[in-house]
Amino acid sequence: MVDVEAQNLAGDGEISPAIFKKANLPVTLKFEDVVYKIKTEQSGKFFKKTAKSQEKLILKGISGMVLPGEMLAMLGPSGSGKTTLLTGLGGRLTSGRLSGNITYNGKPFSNAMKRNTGFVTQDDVLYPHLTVTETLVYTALLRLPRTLTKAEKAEHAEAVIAQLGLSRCRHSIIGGPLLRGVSGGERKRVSIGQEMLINPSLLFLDEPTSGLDSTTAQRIVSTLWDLANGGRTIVMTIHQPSSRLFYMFHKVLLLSEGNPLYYGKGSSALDYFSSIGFSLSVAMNPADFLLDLANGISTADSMEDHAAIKQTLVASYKTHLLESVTAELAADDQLQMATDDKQLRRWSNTWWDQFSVLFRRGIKERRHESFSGLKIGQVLAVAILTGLLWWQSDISHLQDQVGLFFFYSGFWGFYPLFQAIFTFPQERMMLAKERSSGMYRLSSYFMALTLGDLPMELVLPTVFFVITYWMAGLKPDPRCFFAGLFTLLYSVLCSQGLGLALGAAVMNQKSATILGSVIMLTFLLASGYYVQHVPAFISWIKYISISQYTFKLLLGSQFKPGETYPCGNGKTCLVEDFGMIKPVGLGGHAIAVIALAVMLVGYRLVAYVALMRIGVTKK
Ligand SMILES: Nc1ncnc2c1ncn2[C@@H]1O[C@H](COP(=O)(O)OP(=O)(O)OP(=O)(O)O)[C@@H](O)[C@H]1O
Repeated sequence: MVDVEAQNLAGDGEISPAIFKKANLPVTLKFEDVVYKIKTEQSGKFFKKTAKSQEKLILKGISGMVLPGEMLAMLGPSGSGKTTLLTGLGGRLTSGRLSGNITYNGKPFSNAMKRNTGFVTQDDVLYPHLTVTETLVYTALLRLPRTLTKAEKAEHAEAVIAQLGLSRCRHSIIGGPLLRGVSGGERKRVSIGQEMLINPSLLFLDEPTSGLDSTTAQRIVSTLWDLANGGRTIVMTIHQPSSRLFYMFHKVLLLSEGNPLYYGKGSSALDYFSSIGFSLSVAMNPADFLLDLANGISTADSMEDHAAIKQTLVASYKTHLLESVTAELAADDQLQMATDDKQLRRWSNTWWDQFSVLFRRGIKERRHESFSGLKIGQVLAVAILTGLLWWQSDISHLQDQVGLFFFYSGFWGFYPLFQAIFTFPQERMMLAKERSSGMYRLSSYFMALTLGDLPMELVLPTVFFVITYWMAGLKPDPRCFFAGLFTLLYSVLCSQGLGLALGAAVMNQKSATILGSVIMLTFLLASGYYVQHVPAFISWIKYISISQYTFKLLLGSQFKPGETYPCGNGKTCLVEDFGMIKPVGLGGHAIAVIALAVMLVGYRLVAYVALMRIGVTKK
C-alpha cells in the first residue's frame, strides 16, 4: 500500500519517491474477443417518423493480455478504435454494447479495481485557475488514503512534480482557452501526474504524447517505462511513436477499422509482417510502416487496392496469430494472482475530508468569479439606482412601495437563477473525470459546490437590501427590516435551487438559460402584480411560483392587516384593501414559508438526482 511505501521513503532518504517503487497490487489484464457495437441514427431520415437506427461495429473481436511490468501500445490510424478499446478496458464506456471477456486478475472490473486504476484521457480536464502544485496537492488530498497525513500527501505531490519535470512551472496556473497558462506538454504531464499520485497498478493513457516534441514524448514514455518496471500494467494509445519509443513497448497491438492486425512483441512485428509478405523495403520507422499497413498501404507490394491489403492482413492475423493469442490467454489462467478486494476500500477518504478539500478547491478555483469586482459593481449600481428611484417613498405612495417589493422578488429571482444555472454545466467534464475514477462521493461534491458559493450569493442581496431599504425610506422598524431581509435571502436560495436543477438536468448552458428565463418569467407574471383576474384554468401556476410567495412574504414584512394609509381627500383606507395588495393578501404566510421550503429542498434534490448520471460507467 502507498502508506507502507511512504514509510519506505522516510527510510530510504532521497533516493527515489515512494510512489515510484513497486506496485501495490499487480494486475494482469486480459481481454478476449472484445466486440463493441453502437446504435447510430441513419442520416437523411430526419423528417421521417420511422428513422431506422443502425448498429455499427466499432471493435471486431480483439484479444490480448498485459502482465504486470508490461507496457502495451495500441497503434492504428485515426478512427481505428484505439480510444474505444482503451476506454472499454478502463471500464469507462458509457454507451453502446461491449461484449467479450475482460478480466483484471481473473475478475471483472470492480470498484476496488477502479481505485487501483489510473486513466489519462486525451483531453486534459483541469481547473484553469489553479496552479500546477495546487492541482496536484488537491488531487493528492482527495485520492490518497486517509492513513496518510496531509503533509505526506503533499510530499507525494511534490515527488510527482519532481519526477515529471514540472518544478519550473509549479507556481504557474494551468490556464485554458482564454487564459494563458502552462504549455500543452506541461498540462499533459499534470494530467499524468494526477493519475500517478495514487500509484495505480493499472494505468491507461490515451495519446499521452500527442502534441509534444520528441524529447518530451521520450521523457514521458521513459517515466511510464519506469513505472511499468515497478510491476505496473500500462496500456496506452499512441500516434506515430518514434522508433526509439517503439522499441520501448513490451507489446504492440495494431488496429485497423476495429480489426486486430498484429498483437505481440514490438520487436517481432517486422518479422511477422515480412513472413506474410509485407517487408520493410526502405529504412523507415517501424511504427510508420505498421500505420501504413493498417491504412492498406504497402510499398513492398504491388497491390494497389488498399481494401484488399487490409483484408489480407485481417485474414493473416486470424490464421497466424489468433491461435497463439488464445493459447497465451489460456496458459495464464493458472498464474492468476488473487486480488484481495478487501485491501482496497471503496473511498480513500471520509465524507468530511472530501467535502472540506472540495470546498477549499472550489473557492480557490472560483474566487475570481465569486468575488469579481464586476459582479459587486453591478449589484451596487442597481441598488443605488433603485434607492434613488424610490428615494424616501412614503406610505402615501403605497403603489410605489408595492412596486418596490415586486421588483425585489423579480430581480432576486432572476439574478441567483442565472448564477446557479452555470454551476454544473461548467463542471460537467471535471465531474465525469473525477467520479469515474472513484475520487469522491457525489454528495460531498454537491454540498461543497453549492455551499462554496453561498456566502457571496447571500452577501450581495443583503447589501442590496440594506442600501435600498434605507434609501427608499421603508419602515425603520428592525422587525420589518429583518423579516424582509430573511424573506429575500430565502427566496434567493429557492431561485438558486431552481437554477442548479435546470443546469444539472439540461447540462447545456444555453438551453438551461432559455428554459430558466421562461420559467422565471412565468413565475413573475403569475405572482399577482401585473394581472389580477387570471382565468381559473391557469391560475394554479401561482402555487408553484417562487415570486408569488416571495412577493406575499415581502408585503407581509412591511404591512400588517388593519393598517391604514392616506388614500386621498383626507381619507384613510385599509392597506389590505389596496388594489395591488388585495389579490395577494396579507395572510397565509405559513403556507408561503412551507411552499418555499419544499422548493428549496426539492429543486436541490432534482439537481442531485440529475447529476447521478454523470461519470457513471457501464459495468
Ligand atoms: N459513441 C459513438 N458514437 C458514434 N461513433 C463512435 C462512437 N464511439 C466510437 N465511434 C466511432 O468508432 C470509431 C473509432 O473511434 P476511436 O475514437 O476509438 O478511434 P481512434 O482510433 O482512437 O481515433 P483517433 O486516433 O482519431 O483518436 C470512429 O469511427 C468513431 O467515429
